[in-house]
Amino acid sequence: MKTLQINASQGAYNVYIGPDLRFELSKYLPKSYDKILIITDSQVEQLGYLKDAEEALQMETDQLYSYTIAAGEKSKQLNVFEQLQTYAIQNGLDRHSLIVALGGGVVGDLAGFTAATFMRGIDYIQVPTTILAHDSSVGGKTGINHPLGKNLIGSFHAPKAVVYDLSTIRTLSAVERRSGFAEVVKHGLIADKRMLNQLMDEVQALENIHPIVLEEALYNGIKIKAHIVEEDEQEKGVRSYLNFGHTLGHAIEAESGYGAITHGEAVAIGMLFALRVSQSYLSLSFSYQNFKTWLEQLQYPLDICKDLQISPLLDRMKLDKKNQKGQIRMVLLKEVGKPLICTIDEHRLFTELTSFMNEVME
Ligand SMILES: NC(=O)c1ccc[n+]([C@@H]2O[C@H](COP(=O)([O-])OP(=O)(O)OC[C@H]3O[C@@H](n4cnc5c(N)ncnc54)[C@H](O)[C@@H]3O)[C@@H](O)[C@H]2O)c1
Ligand SMILES: O=C(O)C(=O)C[C@@H](O)[C@H](O)[C@H](O)COP(=O)(O)O
Ligand SMILES: [Zn+2]
Repeated sequence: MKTLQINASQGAYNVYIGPDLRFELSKYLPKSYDKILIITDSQVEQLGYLKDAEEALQMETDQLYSYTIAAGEKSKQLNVFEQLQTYAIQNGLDRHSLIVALGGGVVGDLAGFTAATFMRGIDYIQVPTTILAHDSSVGGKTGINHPLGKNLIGSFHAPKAVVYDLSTIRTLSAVERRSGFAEVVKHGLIADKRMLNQLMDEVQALENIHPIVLEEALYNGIKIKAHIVEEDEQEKGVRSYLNFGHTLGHAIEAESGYGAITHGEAVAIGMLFALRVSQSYLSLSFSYQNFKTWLEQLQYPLDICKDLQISPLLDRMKLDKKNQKGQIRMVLLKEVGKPLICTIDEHRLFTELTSFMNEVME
């Protein structure tokens, strides 16, 4: 097992990474709790991970509760958030209770936001079960979607621990492996050229990616994220680099209807677009074409672009949280590993997006 410590303003917490950690969850709690609420989703429950977590936590408390939301992005919304608050109130959770977020990024963001707001904030731990959640479980961004835009309601609330059981990712579907892998690639693009090159050389199909290559990439990705969020917890500066590919990615997710395309797949398209804009704004020399060919080989659904209109996408991009004074700001790359945040003129963005969409559909 590997352990990383992350310094956050609400206190340092550990990220534990290794096989079968869900069976010994109680070992990783920072202290004891009278009441524990596990929040998970229907798919994770069906796979037996909820039962495993319950068995592991039973010795901690005789007041162990669980709540299962419907699997998928659509659950990351206000009325499910309200149901969770109601369940917590009805079962007498208090400021000394713990919430356990058992699942992918949807459960992590929603359960984290429930913990952040219940009685103005209680403890929670992240128990990620997807590749994507190597990203979402770290750094304390919690929240839910609004019909008008992704994650527009939320808060920063650091977990008390992250317990990443790598054995759980073996049951992920191909589409979810692809989604999560996009955030791994993002970490390489923004911070580690060697990691990116290694992934582009060694990963030709996501079904048979070598477990050692994947686990090393997940560990590196978490280290990159940890380093950035320690420096800038509340996204006043460098944390926005973690948003590479998300300006268009989030617009695609909202515009196509939450859940129609996975977060990571939308981010992959967003990263491709950001690379293209980086070429024209910052003369990035990294090959857009090689990256596009690689994404196609890994079966990222670039063709979803044919169902989307430019103007509504641009309107969504205008609601991005990175924007300032009504101007769209995107994370671009000067080189691989050298991101910057740039204000992009709206008319030029329209032109770039139009030619990108046309070219991607060819
Ligand atoms: N807070 C952050 O910093 C941050 C970072 C990145 C992404 N996110 C958010 O994370 C969400 C995406 O996360 P996600 O991709 O994990 O989605 P998800 O939580 O919806 O999980 C994807 C699917 O995989 C299933 N699943 C979970 N674990 C499984 C397992 N071990 N085996 C088989 N199936 C499993 C789930 O039931 C779901 O159907 C988005 O809402 C995104 O905005 C947040
Ligand atoms: O942790 C961050 O900061 C990120 O930007 C990581 C992203 O991968 C993640 O999707 C995050 O939820 C996006 O945040 P948002 O503030 O753009 O909603
Ligand atoms: Zn993301």
